Amino acid sequence: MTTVLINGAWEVGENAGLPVVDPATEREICSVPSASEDQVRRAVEAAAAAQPAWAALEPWRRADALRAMAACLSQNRQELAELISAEVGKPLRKAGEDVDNAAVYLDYMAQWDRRIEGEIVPADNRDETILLTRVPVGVVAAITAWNYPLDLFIRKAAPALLTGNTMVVKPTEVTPLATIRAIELISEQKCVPDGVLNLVTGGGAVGARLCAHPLVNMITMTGHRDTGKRIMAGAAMTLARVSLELGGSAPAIVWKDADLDLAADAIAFASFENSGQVCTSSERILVHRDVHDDFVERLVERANRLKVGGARENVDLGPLVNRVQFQKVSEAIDVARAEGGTLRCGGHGLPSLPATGYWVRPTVMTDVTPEMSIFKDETFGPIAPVIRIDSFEEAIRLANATRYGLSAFLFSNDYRLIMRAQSELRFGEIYVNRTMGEALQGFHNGHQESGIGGEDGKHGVLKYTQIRTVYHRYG
Ligand SMILES: NC(=O)c1ccc[n+]([C@@H]2O[C@H](COP(=O)([O-])OP(=O)(O)OC[C@H]3O[C@@H](n4cnc5c(N)ncnc54)[C@H](O)[C@@H]3O)[C@@H](O)[C@H]2O)c1
Repeated sequence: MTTVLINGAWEVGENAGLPVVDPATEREICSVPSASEDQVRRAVEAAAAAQPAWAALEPWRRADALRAMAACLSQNRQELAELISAEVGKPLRKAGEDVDNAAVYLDYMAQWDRRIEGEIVPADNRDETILLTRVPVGVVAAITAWNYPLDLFIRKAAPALLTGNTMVVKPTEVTPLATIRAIELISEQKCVPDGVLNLVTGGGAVGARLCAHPLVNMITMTGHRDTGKRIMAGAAMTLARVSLELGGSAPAIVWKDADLDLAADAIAFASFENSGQVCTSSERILVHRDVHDDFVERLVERANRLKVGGARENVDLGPLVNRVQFQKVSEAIDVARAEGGTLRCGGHGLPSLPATGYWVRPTVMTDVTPEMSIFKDETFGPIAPVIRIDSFEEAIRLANATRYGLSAFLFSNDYRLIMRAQSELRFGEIYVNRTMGEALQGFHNGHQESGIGGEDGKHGVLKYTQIRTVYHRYG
């Protein structure tokens, strides 16, 4: 199996393979060989060699390359969706949406070709202009997580390539197949010149080797907070810039005047979609005492309505991605119950769930307190822990009682409280009276320990550029 792409040529990874497992059946789909140290080195060198010519192309030509990549994904939608569905365990319908989103993302980023602007600033000397222009960063290492594998790869590749950078991608070892196949299709169709987009496969050790290469100018990574910290510590040695999209533990405040049906719909989606394996998932539901019981009833009703099952069935949710994740989420539920939480619906190991596979039903837990582990840690599973609150001050205080800072939700119609929350919640993304889901033109960025940098929109493009100042004396 060739899974390493260096300068347009496919190679077999020289090190031992890592298994990719179907989480619905626990069966191994295949084993993906890891790139050796030498292969990682050559991939970075290929990206560095290809970068000047790629950057010298007119921006509209690079935009055309992105559009060709989009077409490539769309034309192979079914095949890519099946791979995503098999490796992540998500329903085929949703995996198809992931492919569509990736293609739309490429099209959106292609539109930035004529929009990246420089500046002219007044000079101190006569007959001189000062130009601030934007140039590429150089070689970008892209490291992805497993929950939306294709989208996370494209979210990095589209703006990086558009702005004249070249790239070495190291997809997650848990769900690498759709990314490998997408890059294979892109290279077969010659969407970009050789060396512009390179691929190395493997686990964290391969990622670490890639990040440490001195020719890597920027590392863009999506993953766990602890991995982000390790990458950042390593980057101190090469001074590569970093963009880290890390975890979250989003609070969702349901105030007493909220539209409870709207809040229950929104939170059911934000807590359970992709089996809770979304960085913006609502993981701490802070509900005003007056509406607590009413809200919980509505949330439980929605949780019970969700169908869990295999990719080809007409279901809403699949299994969790792997055994590690399954054990972590199952333990979070068990510990929360032992600490005094009340299981209102869902759970793991239920008779209604298949005996093999990593199944957890959408779970609502009440009587949760800020002292419990489920309040403190990112669970990344289909669990909605509900905490009773008495005042808006308490809601804000508990919402902010985390080192994460990715997303937060508020359900209320009180204008003053909404404005207060917008200024007092310490998160990069705040959803008011709606569920999660970012716009292409927004900026998905984690505050505090949820990351550095961010993706999408103008700011997500510009981070792949650096400013060059030209003092031009013409007198
Ligand atoms: N903020 C976001 O946009 C966003 C989106 C999706 C997922 N996430 C977060 O990702 C996490 C789940 O993903 P995961 O389990 O794949 O994360 P992870 O940190 O375990 O792995 C992410 C990637 O980092 C690589 N890696 C591991 N150690 C490395 C090292 N020392 N150097 C370089 N690379 C290394 C892995 O091989 C993988 O490709 C959750 O915390 C989730 O919240 C964040």
